[in-house]
Amino acid sequence: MSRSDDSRYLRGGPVAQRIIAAVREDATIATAEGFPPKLVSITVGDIAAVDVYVRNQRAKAELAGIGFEERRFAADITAGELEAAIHGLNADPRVTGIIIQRPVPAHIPIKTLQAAVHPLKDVEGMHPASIGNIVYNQLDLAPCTAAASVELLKETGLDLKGLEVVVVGHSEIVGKPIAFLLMSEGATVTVCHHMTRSVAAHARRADALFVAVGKPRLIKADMVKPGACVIDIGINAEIGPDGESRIVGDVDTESVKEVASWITPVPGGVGPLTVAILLRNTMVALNRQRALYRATFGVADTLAAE
Ligand SMILES: NC(=O)C1=CN([C@@H]2O[C@H](COP(=O)(O)OP(=O)(O)OC[C@H]3O[C@@H](n4cnc5c(N)ncnc54)[C@H](OP(=O)(O)O)[C@@H]3O)[C@@H](O)[C@H]2O)C=CC1
Ligand SMILES: Nc1nc(=O)c2c([nH]1)NC[C@@H]1CN(c3ccc(C(=O)N[C@@H](CCC(=O)O)C(=O)O)cc3)C=[N+]21
Repeated sequence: MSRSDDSRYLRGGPVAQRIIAAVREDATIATAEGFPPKLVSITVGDIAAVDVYVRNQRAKAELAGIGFEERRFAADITAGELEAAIHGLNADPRVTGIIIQRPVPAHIPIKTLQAAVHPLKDVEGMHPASIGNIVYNQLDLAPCTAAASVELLKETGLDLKGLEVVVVGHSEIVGKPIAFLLMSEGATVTVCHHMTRSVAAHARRADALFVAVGKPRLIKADMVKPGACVIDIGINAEIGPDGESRIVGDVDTESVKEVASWITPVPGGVGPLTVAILLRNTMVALNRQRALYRATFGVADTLAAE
């Protein structure tokens, strides 16, 4: 069966298109009202998975009517210089969203950078004050990949209440937020990581299996429950049989799709939806900034009109 007509593939593209169309409407109105959204991406060094992401951010931001600028820094930049650059973006009213691409070189403390982004411009929800929201079930701006992964599970129509879900990988940007989002939806969540005694034993019990590790073909068919939904979040660059560079996930898709009822392809699964949700988050952040303007200056406007 060819990829395009295999209904087991849970594709991100159609959902992403719907979201981007809605974002475009919001962005057009905001721009007409004098609040043009503008996203700035900060990249430090050269990482293949980041390059793919930034390329797609630029393309989809343009489609959505959101300004986009990439600031690229050399891998030997100091943490202080980066923080200063972020403070500059915080203070610039033309910049309405900031995303720091991960990973950053080992000498840069990523948490310090994420905490330097003003929470109102934090379009990924990675500031400590923002990430706490998902613990409190406030889900309107969540880390993009986690939100994209959960949204694709919902596309299956499965009832998340009481669903047995296993998440493999517990990074703060993907695995942990997925677990919190799913708990908010009523799922029963098990989180595995490199110290888990048998990932396979847990994975085989899952009605829905999320994999975010960064290891090609980590999940094989014998680790998947028949009929399960498998969400493959990995984005790994490798050289294919034709000698060309290609992107593969963390799941051995060819074998797993014979066992699973749904599987997200890589490319074409979680990735495109992640980009769309980043743009949606950019509008959520912009609207919060507008609310602050209204709260601060709105009364004076009324007085001036009297
Ligand atoms: N599609 C998308 O939109 C996105 C894709 N990605 C991709 O997802 C993957 C994961 O990204 P990210 O979470 O940032 O990566 P990290 O490297 O930060 O985290 C990887 C996680 O996998 C765990 N792990 C490592 N080895 C094993 C193992 N053998 N069995 C079980 N768990 C293991 C690690 O556990 P421990 O910490 O205990 O070692 C860690 O929690 C990458 O391929 C990345 O490119 C990332 C973001 C967005
Ligand atoms: N702070 C931060 N947040 C992230 O979410 C983050 C990050 N850093 N660093 C890098 C990884 C990787 N990542 C991707 C997202 C989308 C695609 C994507 O659009 N993929 C498409 C296109 C593939 C292609 O064009 O070849 C697809 O899978 O179909 C890829 C990779 C986000 N990440």
